[in-house]
This record gives sequence, structure tokens and C-alpha cells, in this order.
Amino acid sequence: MPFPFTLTATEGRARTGVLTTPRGDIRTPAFMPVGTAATVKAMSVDQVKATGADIILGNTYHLMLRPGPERMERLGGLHAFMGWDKPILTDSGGFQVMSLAGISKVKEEAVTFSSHIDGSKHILSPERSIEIQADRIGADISMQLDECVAWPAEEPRARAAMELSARWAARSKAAFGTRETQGLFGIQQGSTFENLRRESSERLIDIGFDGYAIGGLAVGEGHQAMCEVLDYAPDMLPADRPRYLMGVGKPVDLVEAVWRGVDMFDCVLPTRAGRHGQAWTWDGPINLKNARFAEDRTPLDPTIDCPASSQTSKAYLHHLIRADEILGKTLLSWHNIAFYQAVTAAMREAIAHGRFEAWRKDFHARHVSN
Ligand SMILES: NCc1cc(CSc2ccccc2)c2nc(N)[nH]c(=O)c2c1
Repeated sequence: MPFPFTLTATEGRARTGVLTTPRGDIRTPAFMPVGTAATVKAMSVDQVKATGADIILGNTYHLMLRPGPERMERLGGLHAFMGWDKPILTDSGGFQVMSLAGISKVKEEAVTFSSHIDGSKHILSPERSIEIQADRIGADISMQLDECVAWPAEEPRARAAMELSARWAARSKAAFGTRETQGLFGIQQGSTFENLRRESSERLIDIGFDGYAIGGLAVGEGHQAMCEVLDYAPDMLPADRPRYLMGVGKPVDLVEAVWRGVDMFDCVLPTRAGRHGQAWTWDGPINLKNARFAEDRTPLDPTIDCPASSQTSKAYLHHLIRADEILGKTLLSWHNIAFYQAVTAAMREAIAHGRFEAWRKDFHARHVSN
């Protein structure tokens, strides 16, 4: 029995709804902060909760290397380990292997790789990834193991990766079995080839998943090319299940993807850019390192109910970032996550009232042109 997903309103291809899980409801469109190594970097669980985030992400690749799957289970699973009692989605780990690990080999049976931490050897098969995600980490939503090709890709290479991912989708579903309190998402691949993405979608739907992710985008193709794929890819997936665009993106990417029918997002950008002094605002990004903020006593955004956004002067943030103070990383990460939550909340509200087209135009005029 898959998690109930109720669409409360639609406007064109855009949707707003609620994905109900045993650990809590996820309001969509949803932005999911990334908690790679059992922490949303530089933030406490209470700060993440205060932003309004309904769900966070964990990273199987990092957690299987440290603290390790069996130790994680002995410690009660990721929720108990880090004190987060709302939903957690974990990625299957394959994407991170290709981008972070040392020597790695992709074979039909499994991906083998050496740890970027200590060089130890590891095997990640579809079955082992499900065991780690659902049984050791205890994720509420697990992802199938897939192969994401770099961009640009030749069609034969993109086809091979899409077909391997489809075979791994079937193995992931078989390993996951039927579970009452946990869900499993399939991942559409196919690079920028419409015919491959359609074949991928058809094979995933035949297998049947609780939700469907769009993988293989935000891999260097740029905003325009990503939108061109999103002009057709989301509609290839079931309308009555959540659609999750993996690893995306900047605020304008989220707006354009919601406009084209996407429901869920994750990205390291708000926390990573925050740690380096970048703050996202309704008027576009600014960098607090800039000397123009040295005596600016105004807050980043008085309308956002987050101390980092509305009760902290830009001058103080400028000082903390220039001094490379830990508090600067925390406050800007906190603001950026709160800003992303404000953007998704505003989109949910606009779609619910049939005002999203106008809201999107205003957003572009204010946020993008600067
Ligand atoms: N940049 C795009 C991207 C990002 C992620 C990682 S999303 C993530 C990151 C950390 C924790 C949880 C999810 C992906 N993961 C998978 N499995 N497949 C993809 O095609 C893909 C593409």
C-alpha cells in the first residue's frame, strides 16, 4: 500500500499536495535539505525543523563508509542517531560513488569502489543498497540504485545506462518487497533523449513505485537544456504519484520545474553556498563578504520567521564570514534553508489560489533580472 499522495490543487502542469507518511506529512512542492553525513551541515536538527522542512535527505554512500550500516542499525537507525523524528529520504549511493569515490567499477551485478576516506573496498548492489537504506539506516523513502551518465552523453551510452538502471529498478523493487511503513522511488534516466526517457518511464511504471524521480539532470547541461527536458519528462510519470527532481537546484530552477509538474527537490546549494557567504533573497543572490555590507544594519529578510533572516544584521554576517567564524556558516545556511522553504511555501499558496502564473512572472522580474 503506497503512501497516500493527495493533490489539493493544480494550475496548468503545476500541482500542490500532501504526501502522507507514518512519520509525518510532506507538503508539496517540497524542498528537502540535504543531511549528507547525518547532519544538515552547520545546522542543528532544531534549526532545520524551525525552517519548516518536512523531510531531510541522508546519503547512503557517506553513511555506509562512516559510521557504517551495521553500526548505524545498532545505534537505532538514522532518526534516533541524529534526533530527527520526521521523514528521511536516502539516495541509493550510486551517484555519489561516481562523483566521490576512488577507483570504481560499474558491472551488471553491482558497483565496486574504494572509499574516498580510507581506501577500503566496498560493493553496492541494488539489493545491498536497499538493505542499507531501509533496514540499517531506516529511511522512510529509499531510492533504487541507478546509473547517471555525465552530460553530454552519446545516445548509445545514455541508452546503456538507462537500461541498466531499469534492470536495477526491478531488482531494487524485488529486494524492497512490500512494506507498510516505508516507500521506494524509481529513477527515470535517459539523459537529454526524449525516446530514452519515455522507455525508462514505461519500464518504471510497469514495475510500480511509490514515487518517481527524474535523475540525470543538473549534471552540467545548464538551466535552459534542463527546462527543455522538463518540458516533457515529468508528464511521462504517473500524475497521481510524487515526482522528485534529484539534485536541483537554484531557486529559479525550482520555480521552472514546479511550473512543469515537479513536486520534490533536494540540493546542497543553500547550505554549501551559505557556508561560503552567499545568501539567497527575493532579489537574487548576494555575497555577504562584499564590503558594501560592512555597516549595513538591515537583516537579510524581515519577512522570514527565522532569526538568521530577520534578527541578524548583514553587517554582523559580513563580519562573521570575513572572520571565517563557524556561526557565520550556521546563520547563512539557516537563512538559505528558510528562504527555500519560503519559496516552496509561496508556490504551494499560489497554486492553491490559481495565482501561480502571476507569481512566477513576479518572481522572475524580481529575482532573476538583477
Ligand atoms: N545532480 C543531479 C543528481 C543528483 C543525485 C543525488 S540526489 C541526493 C544527494 C544526496 C542525498 C540524497 C539525494 C542523483 N542521485 C541519483 N541516484 N541519480 C541521479 O541521477 C542523480 C542526479
